[in-house]
Amino acid sequence: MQHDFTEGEFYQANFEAAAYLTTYYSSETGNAFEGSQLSFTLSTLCQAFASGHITGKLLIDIGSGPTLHNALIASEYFQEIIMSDYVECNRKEIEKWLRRESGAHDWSHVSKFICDIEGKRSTIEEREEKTRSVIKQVLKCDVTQINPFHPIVLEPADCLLTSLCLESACKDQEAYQNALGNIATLLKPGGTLIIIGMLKETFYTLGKYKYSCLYIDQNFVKSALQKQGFVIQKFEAKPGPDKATNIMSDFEEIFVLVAQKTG
Ligand SMILES: C[S@@+](CC[C@H](N)C(=O)[O-])C[C@H]1O[C@@H](n2cnc3c(N)ncnc32)[C@H](O)[C@@H]1O
Repeated sequence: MQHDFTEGEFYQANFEAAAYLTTYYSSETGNAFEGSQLSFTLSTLCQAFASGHITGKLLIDIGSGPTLHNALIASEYFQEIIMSDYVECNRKEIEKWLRRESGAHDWSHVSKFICDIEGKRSTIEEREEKTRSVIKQVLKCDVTQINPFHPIVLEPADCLLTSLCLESACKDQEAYQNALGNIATLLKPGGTLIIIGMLKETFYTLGKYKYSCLYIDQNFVKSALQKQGFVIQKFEAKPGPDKATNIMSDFEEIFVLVAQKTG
C-alpha cells in the first residue's frame, strides 16, 4: 500500500534530526531491523571512490538530512563539499557537528569503519578533521525546484551524491524524473552522479510518524537516468530483511548507483 505522500512542509514541521540519527546511524550497520544496509552502502561507496575515477573540486550532497557518513568518505577525494537539505533542523544538526558542539552526533564508529576499509590511511580524528575542513557550506535545497538552490546559483559540480532523498521528496514517478533533471543541472558534463536509494519501499518510520517513500524498481531508476542523459557505470543492490521482521520500513532492496552525465 502506498502511504500518503509526506510533503516538504511536514518534514520541516515534524522531522526530528537527532532522533533520525539515533534511530538509523547509531551503529555502522544501521538500524538492526533493516539488516546491515548501512555497512553495505558505506563499503560500496568506499570501493567506488577507491577506483580513482570519482574525484575533483566540488561535490554536492543533495538532501543530506542530518547525516555526515557520505561526506566522511568523499572528503578524501574532493577539495570542497556542499551539504544540503530541505529541513532547517537537519542543516543545524550538521553545523553542530562541524562546530564540535556538545550534543552533536558521534560519527566516530562510521569514521572507524571507513578508515578500516581504506586500510587505515588516516586516523579517525584526521578523517573527521579533514571532513570538517572540506565542507564549505550547508545550504537549503529543494529538489522539486528547477534550481534546487534558488536563489543561489552554484558553480557546476564534479560530483553529485544523493542518499535516500529522491524517493522521500518525490510524490510520483513524474516528480522523480523531474527532480533528477533538476539536480542534473548542477553537474558538469562528464560529472558523476551517485544515488543511494531504496527499491520497492513505501515508508520508513521516525518517532511516531511514518514517512512516505516512492515505490520504484530497478528498471524505473535505470530508465529515468537514461532519459536524463546519464550512462550507468555501476549498480549494486542488496536485498533488505524479511519484511515480516522489519518494523521500521518495508524496502525490498537498497542500491548504490554511479552514473556519468554525458554531453
Ligand atoms: C530519509 S532522509 C535521508 C537523509 C540522508 N541523506 C540519509 O542518507 O540518511 C530524506 C531526506 O530528504 C529530505 N527532503 C525531503 N523533501 C525534500 C526536497 N523537496 N528537497 C530536498 N530534500 C528533501 C528530508 O528533509 C530528509 O532529510
